Amino acid sequence: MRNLISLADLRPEQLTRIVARAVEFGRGDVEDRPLTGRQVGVYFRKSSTRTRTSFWSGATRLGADVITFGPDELQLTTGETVEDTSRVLGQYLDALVVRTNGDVEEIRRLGTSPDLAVVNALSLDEHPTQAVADLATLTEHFGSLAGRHLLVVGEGNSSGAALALAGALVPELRITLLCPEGYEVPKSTLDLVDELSGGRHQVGRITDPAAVEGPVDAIYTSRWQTMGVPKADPNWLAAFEGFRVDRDFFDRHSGPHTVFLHDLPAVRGQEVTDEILDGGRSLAWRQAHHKMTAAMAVLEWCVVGLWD
Ligand SMILES: NC(=O)OP(=O)(O)O
Repeated sequence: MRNLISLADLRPEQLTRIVARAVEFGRGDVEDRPLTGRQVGVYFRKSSTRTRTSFWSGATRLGADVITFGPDELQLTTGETVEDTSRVLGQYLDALVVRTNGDVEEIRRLGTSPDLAVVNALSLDEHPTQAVADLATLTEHFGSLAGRHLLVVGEGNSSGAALALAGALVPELRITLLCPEGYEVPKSTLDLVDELSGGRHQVGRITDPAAVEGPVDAIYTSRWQTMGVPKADPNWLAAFEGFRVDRDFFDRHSGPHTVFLHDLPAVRGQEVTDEILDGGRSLAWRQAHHKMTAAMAVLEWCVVGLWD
């Protein structure tokens, strides 16, 4: 069993292979059902439309049986330790997909059983399977990530952090993180990008939309109020002025081939306009489909590991 808790744990070729496998699944290539006879648990402590359902659906398509746990359904809520929970669930399940209120380290403690593969389906600091879906969407569209330039605009949230870490493993992809001051991808994540790549990456950080070196190949945004977590500053919206992806923003930074991505859910009219999200350049809905193909690729890699 292998965990996928942070992209920082993967070797570059492992991420590349997982993404390629997600693209294959996107073509409908499921020749056999490699998880037949396997059991997958899906434990979400926070709301989810895409990730929870796509892991359930993807695991089922691969032949697994799935059990879901709501936020209060495990004895963790009554004080059983994370380690004891892992030890017990490892005797019943092959994989546990977890969305938590905590950070990556909490999920790591759940991943201590050698018999249980644990997948991070969103922690406060990283959303690794989202990045797999995002890279699969870009790979499918462009044929390759090499030489492409991805502009990630808005709050430096868990999706942005995962993409930054992906940039450490895929140095041929240029990623510009455009976040308002005070809402950037944490420095600790960017330090990790440097460390993982030995400084050989193309992940850059800017705070001024006028500093974007375009045209870029893809413009990616995300909800500014991630998971409904309130921001400390009641006037936080003022910091995001100029960061909405509307027609003007898109045209300013795009060429004829530029596409739009959004991890969803969207707050229409806030970080993106309807015209862009629903427009002909938007891959957001295909990206949502790749949530499921990414889930399938990740589960296959973690549980049966037919390839490395
Ligand atoms: N993008 C994403 O993680 O969506 P959900 O919160 O609906 O799972």
